[in-house]
Amino acid sequence: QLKPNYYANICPNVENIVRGVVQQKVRQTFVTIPGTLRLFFHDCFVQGCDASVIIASTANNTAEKDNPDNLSLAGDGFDTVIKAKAAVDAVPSCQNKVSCADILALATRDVVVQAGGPSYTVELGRLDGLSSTAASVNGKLPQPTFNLDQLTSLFAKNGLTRTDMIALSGAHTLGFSHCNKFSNRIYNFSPKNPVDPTLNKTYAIQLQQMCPKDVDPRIAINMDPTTPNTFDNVYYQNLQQGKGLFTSDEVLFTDRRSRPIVNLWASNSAAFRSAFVTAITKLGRVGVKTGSNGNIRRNCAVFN
Ligand code: HEM
Ligand SMILES: [Ca+2]
Ligand SMILES: [Ca+2]
Repeated sequence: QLKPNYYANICPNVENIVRGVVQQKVRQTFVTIPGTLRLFFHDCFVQGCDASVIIASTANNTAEKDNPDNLSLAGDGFDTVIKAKAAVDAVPSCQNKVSCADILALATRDVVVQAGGPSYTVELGRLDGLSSTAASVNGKLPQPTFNLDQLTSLFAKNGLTRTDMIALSGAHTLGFSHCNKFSNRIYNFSPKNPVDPTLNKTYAIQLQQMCPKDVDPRIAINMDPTTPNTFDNVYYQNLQQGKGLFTSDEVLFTDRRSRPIVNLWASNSAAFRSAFVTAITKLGRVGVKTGSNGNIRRNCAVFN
């Protein structure tokens, strides 16, 4: 059972320590923000929110982070957790008392706030997981080609509603994507339509210019073409204009079942922020480990 004041007697300053590290890292590199937010999502959807995604591969084990779906996770997300853990462990009373999973949950809240998003209370008390394999990731993460039913059913497996899914997709108001993740929409989309007809025509041409057919695979572009560095509801306004980058983004507007919520949040920022807080709090409860199912890792990247 998670609770907000879990560390009140053990490490009362943990929230300030994590926030300080996050703020310093964000000053060094902006990617800290989207990198950490996405890392939390990819952690929670595979074996629950247990920092399993942070484990490094060894000679005997290929870990989650080396599954193809995780190879594009930005290194700065991992680095944020490692640095915050070091700062927490530098305080004697806190040493080896705070889980990497909780540090990631706190850092995620802090990066959302740093980008101008809503603040919220983080529930704490997760333990770190005892396994991490690349194979366990298969089928657990959504693909950018997913339709509404595929998205809804994958989120439902994690106890999240369609509304939660639409709210969490709003995380694509920040951050970057590599060209190969959406190239199917701008080149040879279908025999009838070389370009995905749900894509805004001007935006499609811009995407083709930023991502030519022979583009360097390391090139990444902003997912929110309007306010790429701000956590806001412009993501939903983009969808209304055909500027959702992935099929899984644009479908939230093209499918009549989810469109009313997109329209509501496009015009009502407070309603989106409140739905996002509800949804990310529920995300943080997915598959939480307690008792002998977990422990507190000394090094977030290595099992004890
Ligand atoms: C709804 C289904 C989702 C799909 C299909 C999806 C897919 C993707 C893909 C393909 C990328 C680009 C990765 C790259 O090329 O580097 C991406 C980036 C990102 N996603 Fe998602 N995602 C989904 C939901 C979420 C959720 C729920 C969150 C967090 C709450 C999230 C947060 C992010 C962030 C912040 C980035 C930018 C990462 C960076 O700049 O380093 N996504 N997502
Ligand atoms: Ca996990
Ligand atoms: Ca934005």
